[in-house]
Amino acid sequence: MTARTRDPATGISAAEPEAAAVSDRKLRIFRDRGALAEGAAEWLLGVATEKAGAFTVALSGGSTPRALYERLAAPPYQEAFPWARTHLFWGDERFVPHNDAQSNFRMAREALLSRVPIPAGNIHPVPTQGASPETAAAAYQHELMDYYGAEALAPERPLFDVTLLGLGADGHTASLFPGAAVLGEQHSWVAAVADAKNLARITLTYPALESSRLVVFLVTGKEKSAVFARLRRGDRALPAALLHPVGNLWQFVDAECAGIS
Ligand SMILES: O=C(O)[C@H](O)[C@@H](O)[C@H](O)[C@H](O)COP(=O)(O)O
Repeated sequence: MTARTRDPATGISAAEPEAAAVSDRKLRIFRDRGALAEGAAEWLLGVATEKAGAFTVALSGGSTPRALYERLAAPPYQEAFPWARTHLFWGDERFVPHNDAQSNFRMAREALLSRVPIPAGNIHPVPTQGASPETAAAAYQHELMDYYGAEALAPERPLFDVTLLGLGADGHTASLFPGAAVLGEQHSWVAAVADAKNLARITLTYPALESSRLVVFLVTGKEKSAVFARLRRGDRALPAALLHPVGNLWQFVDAECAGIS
C-alpha cells in the first residue's frame, strides 16, 4: 500500500493528487477541476442508477457545479442518465428573472437542461417572477411540500436523494451566510435572505438541505483551500460546517483546494 502523509490540521490525506481520485472516508480529492467534474458525473450516475423510481436532486449555483452540469450534458451521461425519472430543484436562487445572468436556473438551463431529454415537468426552479422574495420563498416551499407529499419532513424519508452544494470563501453554502438569522430557522423549508451585496436570494434552510440521502460539497481552487481546511476542522463559524444531513455527506475537491498541489 502506498504510504500516505496526512495534514494533522485538516485530516486531508496527501495521496497521489495525480491519480484520478482518492478516497479518504467521505473526502475525494481529484487531480483538477476536469477530473472532479468527470468523477462527480460518474458518481451521480451510479447513485441515480441504483435508486428505483424518482431520483430527486437539489442543484447548486457556482462555477464548480457548472462544470459538472456540462459534463452531464455530454456523452455518455447525456443518454445514460435516467432523465425521465430525475427531478431537479434548486438549493438557492437569486431573486432575479430566470434569464438574468445571475440566475442559477439560467446557468443550469444553459449548461444542462437545454441539452438533455429531461421532461419539463421534472424541472422545479424557484419562481422568481413572484411579487417579492418572501412570496417566492413561500411558493417554493409549497412546491416542495406538494412534491414530497407532506408538510413535515421525516428523517427516514429524505426530501432529496442528492443535494449538491458549493462553499463560499466566507463559509456560506447555498445562501446560508455567516451571521444570518436564517441559520436559526428550524421549521420553514425555504426562506428569503439577502447576500453581502444586499441582493435578495431565496434559500433552502438547514432542515430542507439536511433532508438529503447524500449531500455533496463541490469545491475547487487554491482560493478555497483556507476555508476548506476550516470546514474539515469543523469550524462552527462557517455555515457550511453546521450542516448535518440525515444521510451521508461527501466532499469532492480538487488538489488545489485540498492544498496538495
Ligand atoms: O449560487 C450560488 O452562488 C450558491 O448559492 C453559492 O452557495 C455557491 O455555491 C458558493 O458561493 C460557491 O460558489 P463557487 O463554486 O462559484 O465558488
